[in-house]
Order: sequence, then C-alpha cells, then structure tokens
Amino acid sequence: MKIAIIGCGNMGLAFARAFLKFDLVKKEDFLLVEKGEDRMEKLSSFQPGVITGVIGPQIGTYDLIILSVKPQDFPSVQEALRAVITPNQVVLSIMAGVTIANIQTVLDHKAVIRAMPNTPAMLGMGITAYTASPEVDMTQLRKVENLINATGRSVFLEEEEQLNAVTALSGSGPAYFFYVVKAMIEAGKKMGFEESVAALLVKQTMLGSFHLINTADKSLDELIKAVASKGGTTEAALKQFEAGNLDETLIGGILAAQMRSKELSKG
Ligand SMILES: NC(=O)C1=CN([C@@H]2O[C@H](COP(=O)(O)OP(=O)(O)OC[C@H]3O[C@@H](n4cnc5c(N)ncnc54)[C@H](O)[C@@H]3O)[C@@H](O)[C@H]2O)C=CC1
Ligand SMILES: O=C(O)[C@@H]1CCC=N1
Repeated sequence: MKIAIIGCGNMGLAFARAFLKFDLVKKEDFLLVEKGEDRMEKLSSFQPGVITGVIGPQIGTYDLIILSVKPQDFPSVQEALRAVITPNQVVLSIMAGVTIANIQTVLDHKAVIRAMPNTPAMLGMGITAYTASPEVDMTQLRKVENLINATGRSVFLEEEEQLNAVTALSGSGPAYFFYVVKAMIEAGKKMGFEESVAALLVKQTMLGSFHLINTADKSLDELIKAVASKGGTTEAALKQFEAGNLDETLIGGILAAQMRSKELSKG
C-alpha cells in the first residue's frame, strides 16, 4: 500500500513511526508532506520515506492520503489536494471536528474515513475511534483499520456524531491525565519533596493504580473504598475534592471539549 501523510507534526509522525515499525509500508511507498522547515529537518533525520513541502501531482498515485494538519490549516491543503486527488484513493482524516461531508465537498472526493486517535499512539498504546463514508469499501476499510491498529487499539463507530464525544474523552484525555499528575507532583513539592522524588512517587502510583483498575475484580467505588479508611487521610482529601465539586468540574470540562468539537464541525 502506498501512503501519503499531509502534516507531520505530533500525530502525523506518530502514525508514520508506527507504520514503519510494523513494516506496513515500504519507505519508497511512503510520502510525507510537511510545510514546516524545522519539522522537515526532524523528519529527514530518521529518513522515514520521501519528504516534500508541497502537494504535487505525485499524491494522486498513493492509495491512502492521511490528513493530519490542524483543522484551521485544512484550507491551506484543499485547493492543491483537490486538483490532484483521484477517485480510487481513500482519505483518512484525523482532524478534530472536521466532518466527512465537509471533506467530501471541499475535495470533491467520496471515499473518506474519519478517525480520532490520541497521543499514546506514539508508543503504540493509543485508542482510535473511526467511521467511514459508504463509498469506502470493506477491503479499503480493513486495510486502514490494520494501519490504525499499529498505533494501538481501535473501535468502529456507526455514527459520525459520536466522534465529538470521542474527541472530548480519549482524544483530549491524555491532557487531563497529565494535568492531574502535574497537580499531584505540585502537592508533593509543597510538602517538601524535590521534583524528581515527587514525580517518582506520583508516576509509580498512577501506573500501579491503572493496573489495579484493569486487573482487580472491583468497581472503581470499591477500589476507592479500599484506600479510604474511615476517619483517615484519604477521606480528608476526598472530602476536600467533593467540597470543590472536583468531579463536576472534570465532567464539565469534558463536555466543554465535546461542545468545541461540535463547533469546529460547523466550520
Ligand atoms: N495532538 C493530539 O493529541 C491529537 C490531534 N489530533 C488532530 O490531529 C491533527 C494534527 O495535530 P498535531 O499533530 O497535534 O498538530 P501539529 O501542529 O503537531 O502538526 C500539524 C503539522 O501540519 C503541518 N502543516 C500545516 N499545514 C500544512 C500544509 N498545508 N502542508 C503540509 N503540512 C502542513 C504543520 O507544519 C505541522 O507540522 C489536528 O487536526 C488535531 O485535531 C487528533 C487526535 C489527537
Ligand atoms: O485539542 C485538540 O483539538 C486535539 C483534538 C484531540 C486532542 N487534541
């Protein structure tokens, strides 16, 4: 399969690395289109394939075109891509909030898959939800699913609308996790630890706790109860969280992210 990636920043590069790691594309069949000069240099340093700064007629010869520019940069791609795209190609977009209908219209192209990955894709530990226009046939869909699975796990959604919620939950989710970890490390520093010690205590706690969620035969409430002794330290912390409506704040933030994804969909 010949693959072209347009926009090789965080996510484009994560996808490129995953495909190469699992030998899913040959370097000579791999085109990376990146307009940032610094970024191009970074790409060149690990020689992933053919690197170019512009969308030219050669794009029309690739089986799959991955769109991984920011939604606001999509207009900078449209005219050049529309001029060279050919009907048998499949477009895979990971742009937040840009709908399949929008992509079909501006590119005058029918076969479009829309996906929402997240940054753990860099380690092959991402989760991607995706959906497709009816013009993508089953063989094409399976091939793209195999590619996505090189970046982690995946889930197919029938309804494109649900991708707004996916964006808010798992697309943006790593940032929420890092935010909580950062606050816990700050608390450790306030209690007198050096940053490195606080970070070690917090990171290992998060790692171990994640494995407990995954393997212990207990609900989240039961896991919390197993830590929080009556009249103890955890209870004191949880009371403070509840007084500040921390759970409502987190839920509200995630719903705000969903709303923003819907706004982006309207253009
Ligand atoms: N960062 C994240 O956690 C996630 C991002 N996304 C989506 O992935 C897309 C990319 O996000 P990031 O990789 O974080 O952004 P990024 O800013 O790191 O990468 C975008 C790249 O596209 C390049 N670019 C812009 N216009 C171009 C053009 N006309 N031709 C060629 N290259 C061009 C930029 O120079 C940049 O290197 C966005 O649409 C975002 O919504 C989706 C899931 C997670
Ligand atoms: O913040 C954003 O818009 C993108 C989509 C999901 C994660 N990053």
